[in-house]
Amino acid sequence: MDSITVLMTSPMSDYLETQLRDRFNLVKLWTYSSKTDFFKHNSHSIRAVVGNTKIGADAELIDSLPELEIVSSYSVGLDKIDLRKCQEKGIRVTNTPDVLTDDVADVAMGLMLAVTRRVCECDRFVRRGLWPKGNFRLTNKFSGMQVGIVGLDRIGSAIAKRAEAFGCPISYYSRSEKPETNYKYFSNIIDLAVNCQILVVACALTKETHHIINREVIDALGPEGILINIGRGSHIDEPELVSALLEGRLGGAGLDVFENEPEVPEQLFGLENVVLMPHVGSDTVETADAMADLVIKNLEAHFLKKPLLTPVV
Ligand SMILES: O=CC(=O)O
Repeated sequence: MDSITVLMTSPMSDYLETQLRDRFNLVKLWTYSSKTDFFKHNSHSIRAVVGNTKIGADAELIDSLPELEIVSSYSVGLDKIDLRKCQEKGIRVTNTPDVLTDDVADVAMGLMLAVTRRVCECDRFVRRGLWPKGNFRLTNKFSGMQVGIVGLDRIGSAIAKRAEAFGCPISYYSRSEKPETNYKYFSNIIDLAVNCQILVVACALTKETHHIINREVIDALGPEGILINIGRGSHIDEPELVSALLEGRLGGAGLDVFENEPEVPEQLFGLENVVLMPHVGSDTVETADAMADLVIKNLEAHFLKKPLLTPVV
């Protein structure tokens, strides 16, 4: 397959890069000095794009690659891909579901525990040599807290399962009720926020879920409530979140994702009730390799005219 040109849009994993280079003619977008330079040399040869959560395949990229047949995303999220355009042009799209579910759900649990039990603040307390001067103050019990989940698909369900093991009553909001679970369903996200202590955002980012966490939801969660986001930054109206935290209208937050990554609002840096992570939910060695393998297998299946493993379009 080394006559097939595949574009990687940004650095992802060394393993993926090596695997792609071994099989295809690999072109790396970030090695070009400008878009013009890149398009001048590659527009008519690229048949596949491997994108990720930073750079996927937007309308401009798709329209500039007339030979494009498939976008194989190194992510489960599809928000950086113009799916409608792919559909219109008959371009196939795949992603990496399932293999990263456990890791992302684990991070959600880590954030819940870190915020309620102040794990990062405790760490700073010890490192700063404050312990000999007095004990750390009491924190809040996580086990048994009411956990509300926004989006009960693969990742949301994995979070629910884990939180259940901590004795947490689970409720959720999603487009439709899931009759296969016993969790309490709310058809309105405000009602969910009013009725839980920790609200976890675990849905896909779409036009409908953009800023699904707005001022009203934050205020419904309230000054004792905790917001966890392992979805996408744009699920939350970030300036509203920052002012709620600064004004004490929200109890705390655990965030793995931000609206303008890698930029994080500096006002959050001084808040001890906030735990910040650099969008690493699925970033383990094991899962990175599994995601890379899935990207490669989808590309190979496509070019061998076999069924795709994880088709989206
Ligand atoms: O955020 C991670 C992903 O979409 O895979």
